[in-house]
Amino acid sequence: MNDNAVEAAIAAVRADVALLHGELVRYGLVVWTGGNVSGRVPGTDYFVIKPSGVAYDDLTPDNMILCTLDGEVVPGTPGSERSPSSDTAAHAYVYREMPEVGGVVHTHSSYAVAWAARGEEIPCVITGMADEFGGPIPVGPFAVIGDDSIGRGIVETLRGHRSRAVLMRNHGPFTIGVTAKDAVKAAVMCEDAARSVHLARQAGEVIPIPQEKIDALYARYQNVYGQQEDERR
Ligand SMILES: O=C(CO)[C@@H](O)[C@H](O)COP(=O)(O)O
Repeated sequence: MNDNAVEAAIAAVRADVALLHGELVRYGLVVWTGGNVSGRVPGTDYFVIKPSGVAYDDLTPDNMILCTLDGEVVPGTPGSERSPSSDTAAHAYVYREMPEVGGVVHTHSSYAVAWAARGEEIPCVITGMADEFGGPIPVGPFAVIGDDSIGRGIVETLRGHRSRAVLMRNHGPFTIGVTAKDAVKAAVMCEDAARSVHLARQAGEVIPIPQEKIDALYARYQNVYGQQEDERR
């Protein structure tokens, strides 16, 4: 891509990622400054992520932070005077290891965090999970924040897995998507599933869905549901 095209692509992802942070608030997936969204800049070795610890109300395209796939801030770019998200190394690791991933999201949404605190995967007992995740939502290993440990846990759990969400043990959900919006959708649907299955289990035994039905539901939802122009994985 020529320089103008790269600049335009970066500006588009900055605007998209800044706007998508508002969706985490709208769906009640974060409190205070918890959580983060990033988006890969297509056709480049860059991604955009939020600044660490900045209030959601104050996030704008210009204070998003442009990073290399090594997780380094690109100096002299808008927002580069601030520190990037605490999870930048994790997001960068996912982008390096999973080239099909265009967006990464992390939240502390309550019901998903409760499953993560127990280190228990969410069983696929509702058709909405079969549609969206094609099976259970798995648990990833306990990993401390700050280096690529969390990223390694995300990749080792989700590589080859249908789910776009992973519950990092004792921490919370991380999701991936073909775009940042797709990853935000996975975070919204992960919390919805975590809540519904939690409530069901409180009232009694949940009923597994036969694998062939899960497969059929997943295939229909991924390939038929919605409009033909919708993003497809
Ligand atoms: O999980 C943690 C802290 O334990 C972080 O992911 C926060 O939830 C968001 O941190 P920033 O993106 O604002 O640095």
